[in-house]
Amino acid sequence: MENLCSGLIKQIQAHKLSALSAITYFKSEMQLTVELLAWLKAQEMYPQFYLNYRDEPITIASLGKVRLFSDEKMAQQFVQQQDLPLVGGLTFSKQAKFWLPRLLLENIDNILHVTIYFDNEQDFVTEQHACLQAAKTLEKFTALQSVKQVVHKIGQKANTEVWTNWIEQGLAEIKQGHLSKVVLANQTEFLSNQPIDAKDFLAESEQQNTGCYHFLLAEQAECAFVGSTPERLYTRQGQHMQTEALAGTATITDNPQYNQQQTDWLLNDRKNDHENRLVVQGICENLQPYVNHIAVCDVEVKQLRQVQHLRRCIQAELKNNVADGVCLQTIHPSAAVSGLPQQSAVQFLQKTENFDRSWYAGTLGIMRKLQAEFCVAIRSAFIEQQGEQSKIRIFAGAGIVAGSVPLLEWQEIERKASSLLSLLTIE
Ligand SMILES: C=C(O[C@@H]1C=C(C(=O)O)C=C[C@H]1O)C(=O)O
Ligand SMILES: [Mg+2]
Repeated sequence: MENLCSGLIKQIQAHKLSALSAITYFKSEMQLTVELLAWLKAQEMYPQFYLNYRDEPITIASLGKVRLFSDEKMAQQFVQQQDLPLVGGLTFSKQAKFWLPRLLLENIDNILHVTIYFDNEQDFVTEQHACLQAAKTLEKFTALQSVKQVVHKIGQKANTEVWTNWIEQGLAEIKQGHLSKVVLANQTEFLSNQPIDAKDFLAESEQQNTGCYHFLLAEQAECAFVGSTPERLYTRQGQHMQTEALAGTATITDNPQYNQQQTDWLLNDRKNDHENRLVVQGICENLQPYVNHIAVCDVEVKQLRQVQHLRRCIQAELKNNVADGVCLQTIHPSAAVSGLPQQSAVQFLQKTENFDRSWYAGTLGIMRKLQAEFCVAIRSAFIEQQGEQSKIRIFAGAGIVAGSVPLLEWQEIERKASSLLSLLTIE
């Protein structure tokens, strides 16, 4: 690590102002396994971003920002022109936030790649100082600790009565033919007796919630958005894109026999199949104008720690000029987290749910010229520091279709919330 750090410092010090490119970068790599969450835990530079991929041995973490984009089309243009990566995403309500980090760490197959970005269009001395500071962060790690904090519930946006009422309103819209699906969610708040470190919490979740993407976004010290999601928004390699419809839920317990019964039931249940097919339909319809070819794979079951889901993978060949700006706009928010038709579903949620989803059910990921990876930020929570305590707001939602039963949907969101909640002790 020391070599890596001093190597980067030498590169930064040798850098002369360049009029040739807007951004200069300094790169170094080493065969090394590092705990990126332990590194992030030691840092005071923001924003902080972290993504541990679901299907590949890739984890990325970043600190700071050099350039910021609040429009995904501008972000895409920058990525294509500069051939540089941007991290970030879109909130549920499609507010884009993408940035070129000051420092990007990528763990790919146990090789650590470090890149520091220098903005040639900013004050030279300030940039040089910021880059040197960034290099020095590689010297600092703080050991991760297990989360033992006790929490107690302080509130929820919907109790079972309110929830039932929301669902009945949704079912009425479905019956009248205004909607075919709407994904309602709840927010539950907890307070801890001692501060909970978001990185410790996410590290614990990585251990327990396998088969997921693990993400963290902290724009400042006091608040972090974290989660472990089973759902991919899409991945892109050049013009080849893979997305998926993940919807339809059954229970998982520690009884393998019962789990198998649930799997069999899930694969044959008409309501859950309908829930899933509506997501396929929404994604395919929206992508149609932008693809040369699109194919839907057979249904499969994705098993997690508390729940199992129906999944249909979707492969598409994007038209030549189509890139991430369009992909994000057309897929997000999919019918897995909003509903169908998309606009009416989102409007219904805005007037029904009594809270702001913010990053919950938004999308987070990384955009590059030839590659992109975005997850759907569900099974997520905000962790806010309030003196010696932490407030945790956990979100969970369920797709409502004809035939949905309010209390069963309630049990479904409780199970989904427990993927994060079970990491803590509830008093
Ligand atoms: C909305 C959430 O999950 C979504 C809803 C599902 C369902 O209703 O069956 C399944 C997976 C996700 O698409 C959530 O976890 O908050
Ligand atoms: Mg469901």
